[in-house]
Amino acid sequence: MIGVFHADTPPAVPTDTFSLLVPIFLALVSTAYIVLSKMLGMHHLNRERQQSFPKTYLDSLVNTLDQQRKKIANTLHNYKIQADKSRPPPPIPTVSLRAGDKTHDKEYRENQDKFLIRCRAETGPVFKLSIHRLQITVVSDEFIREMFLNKNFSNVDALNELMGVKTFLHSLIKSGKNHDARIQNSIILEHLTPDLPRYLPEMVRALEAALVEGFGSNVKGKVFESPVTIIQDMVAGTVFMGAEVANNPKVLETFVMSMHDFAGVLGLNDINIPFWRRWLNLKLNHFNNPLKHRVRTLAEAATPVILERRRREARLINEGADAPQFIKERPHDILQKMLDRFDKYGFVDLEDICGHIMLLILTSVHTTIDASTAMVYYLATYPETIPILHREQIQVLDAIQQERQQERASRLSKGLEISPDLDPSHDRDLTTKALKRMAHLDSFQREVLRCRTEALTHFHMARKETILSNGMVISKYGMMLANLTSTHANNAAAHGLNPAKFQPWRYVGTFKTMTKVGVDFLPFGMGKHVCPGRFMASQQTKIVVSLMVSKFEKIEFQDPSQAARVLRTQHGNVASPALVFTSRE
Ligand code: HEM
Repeated sequence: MIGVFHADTPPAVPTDTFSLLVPIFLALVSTAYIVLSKMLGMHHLNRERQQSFPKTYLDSLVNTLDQQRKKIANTLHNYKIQADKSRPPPPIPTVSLRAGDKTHDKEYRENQDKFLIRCRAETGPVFKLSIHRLQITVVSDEFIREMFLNKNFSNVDALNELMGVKTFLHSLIKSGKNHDARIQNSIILEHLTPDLPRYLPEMVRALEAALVEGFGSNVKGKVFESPVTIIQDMVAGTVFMGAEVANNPKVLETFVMSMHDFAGVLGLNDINIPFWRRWLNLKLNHFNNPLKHRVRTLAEAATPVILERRRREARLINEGADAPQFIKERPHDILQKMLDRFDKYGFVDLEDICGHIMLLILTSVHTTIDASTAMVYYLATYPETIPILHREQIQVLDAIQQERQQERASRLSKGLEISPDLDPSHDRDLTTKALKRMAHLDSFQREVLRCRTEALTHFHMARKETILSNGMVISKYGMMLANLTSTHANNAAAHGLNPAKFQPWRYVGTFKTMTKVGVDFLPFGMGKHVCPGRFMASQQTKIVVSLMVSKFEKIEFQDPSQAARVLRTQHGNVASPALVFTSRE
């Protein structure tokens, strides 16, 4: 039966194919009618409008067709939902508990992949687990894409529900509290990523200085009890606040300690803290947020630097500097870019800007330190990778040096000047161009992230009751997790032979780079909220690994039995076992 539906009466559910086809047919007829009437109407157009026919009318026809196409798609979708509603939804199966276990935590922690392969085989791609003190729906394979792409499932809402993160973080800023304002994303995408090649020399300088200071320049079998503490000094960012501010020891300490404070408040270091307790921690700390104090330190350190920058600008204007010189002389760090766009982003004051920088630090510094440290542990576990990565680096730098020499010779032969960017002292610099050519390095990094990312990750919460494409229903506030074993470790179609094994060069010669996300590679998430900082993360971790393999001939575990603990992330696992370093001759 087809009816004219009243706004508040539910449409009757078509029960046969014919009734399903009728609305589609009607939509097609109405499209044809609109298209035809537009074409016929053309005969009455005046001369001027006839001349503009091609663009205006084609645009309008395309729009009309597009609207009708959407109507058809919606009609189909609504009928499908209505039709499906007449049948009870298939229940989401719960995975059986291992004999003697009360929850799935222990079995998961013992061997993440083995456990999830068992779950998938027992129940199919969507199943329920009793884990992390919650009843959680786990989605595998292509259902992971649905979880990321359906806007009813929200990662931020899940983290907020579990830990109250939003309220806590919002107490650090005064503007842009609406998550949809996406100020961090905009800053990263518009001002950070495009300028990465420009930031690179400063990053390399800072990372190298921290490495030499932390590890020493000529070490032979020297033990470092907690290498992560040195790596964290290497990674902390000059990019955000510029060298003048970031070199202030108080600021450096703020960068590193902020993450420590945050982890402390969240209770990330203790796996046994239940989520409701973390939530309470954050709610209580919202009023007395220790990070507020850190934000104030950043603002205090930035104030004299900003005043000096203003004075320098005034001097340049007085001296009659032209626009290109003025732009060239200005600092390019994120702090300056935020100051320049104060009104665009609706910032309130310097403390507010520093609050936003603190949010960038929280999302970027810890993740990058964590990934860089993991890469150093993989070098130690697979020592055969070190000479290969080192050889690649030398070959790439040799080739670039040769190209620059040829370029200089060519310019000289034409009687042209040699520009400063061809200065021979920079021939062997680690530049963006050089890093891009290191295909083995990129493959190594992608493989480390694939193999080490926790198998159950990316919490999402249903904002309202939502039906998956297999008809299963995720109820409102239902919690979900992605089963990455199904797409990372147990997915030969995407990763080739032996996907469960660490094979560092598996992506050499493919288009799958470290920053290329997809359902088969999810360390950075995917969809609307995919990590916008992954390009910077890739650049920073590449510098760290490049410096490591060029400075050290050997990186070894002091106690090799510790390796397994650090090769796979596990919620609450903050192990940083000792490493032994030996410099190159
Ligand atoms: C290896 C290092 C990093 C890893 C593994 C990582 C991972 C992630 C993940 C899993 C998400 C959530 C994605 C989703 O919900 O779909 C995310 C979001 C985000 N990341 Fe990263 N990240 C890293 C580095 C960085 C860096 C360096 C920055 C900043 C420069 C950054 C800024 C952000 C921001 C702002 C978001 C929120 C995006 C949104 O909600 O729209 N991340 N990151």
